[in-house]
Amino acid sequence: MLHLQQYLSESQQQEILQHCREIGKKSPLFSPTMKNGSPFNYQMTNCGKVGWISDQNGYRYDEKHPVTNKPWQPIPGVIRNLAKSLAAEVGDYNYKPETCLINYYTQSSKLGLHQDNTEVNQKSPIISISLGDDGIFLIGGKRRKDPTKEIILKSGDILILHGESRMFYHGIKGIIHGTSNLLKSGGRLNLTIRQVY
Ligand SMILES: O=C(O)CCC(=O)C(=O)O
Ligand SMILES: [Fe+2]
Repeated sequence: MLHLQQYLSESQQQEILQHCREIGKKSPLFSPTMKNGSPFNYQMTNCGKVGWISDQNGYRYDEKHPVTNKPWQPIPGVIRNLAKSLAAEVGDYNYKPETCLINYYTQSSKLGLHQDNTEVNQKSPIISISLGDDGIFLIGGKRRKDPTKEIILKSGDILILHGESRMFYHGIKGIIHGTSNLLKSGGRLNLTIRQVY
C-alpha cells in the first residue's frame, strides 16, 4: 500500500472536482443497493467504458448507468494521466485506466469492510483520490478477521492498493465533517481508478 499525503495541489483538486461535477450532470449520483434490496450508505457514479454497479442482481461492471441507461462518460484526460503516472510509481508501466468509480459520502455515510474483487484483473493497482472532508479509512489484511488499522485520508491524498495489499480488506468507518472547504456543502468524494480486464 502506498499513501501519498497531500499529493494534489489545491488547484489540481479543484480541477478534478470540476470534472466530477460535469460527470454528475450526465451520470447523476445514485444509491446502489445490495442483493437483498437494502441501500448502501453512500452515493456513487462512474466514468469510463464500464462502471461498477450493485442492485438486486448483485454487483458487477456494466457499460450503462443503471438509472439513465446511458453509457458512462469517458474518464477525463487529467485523471487518466494521473492514474497512469501513479501506477508507474508502483511499477506498473502498462496501466490501462478503464473505469473510475466516484463515491460521495455525507456525514452519516459508511462503507463496510470489503475486498475489491469484482475485477477480472485482480493484479493491477487500485488508485484512489480523496477530495473534501477527511475519511477514516480502515485497512486490514487478506482475511476478513485480520486486525485493521485506521488511516485518515485527507483532501488531495492518494492511496494505492498494489501488490499484496491489492486484496486487503478495507472500508470507510466514516468521515470527519467540516475538515475541508473544498466541497461547498461538505462531504467527501473518493475516486477509484481501476484496470478491470
Ligand atoms: O472511499 C474510499 O476511500 C474507499 C472506496 C472503496 O473502497 C471502494 O469504492 O471500493
Ligand atoms: Fe474498495
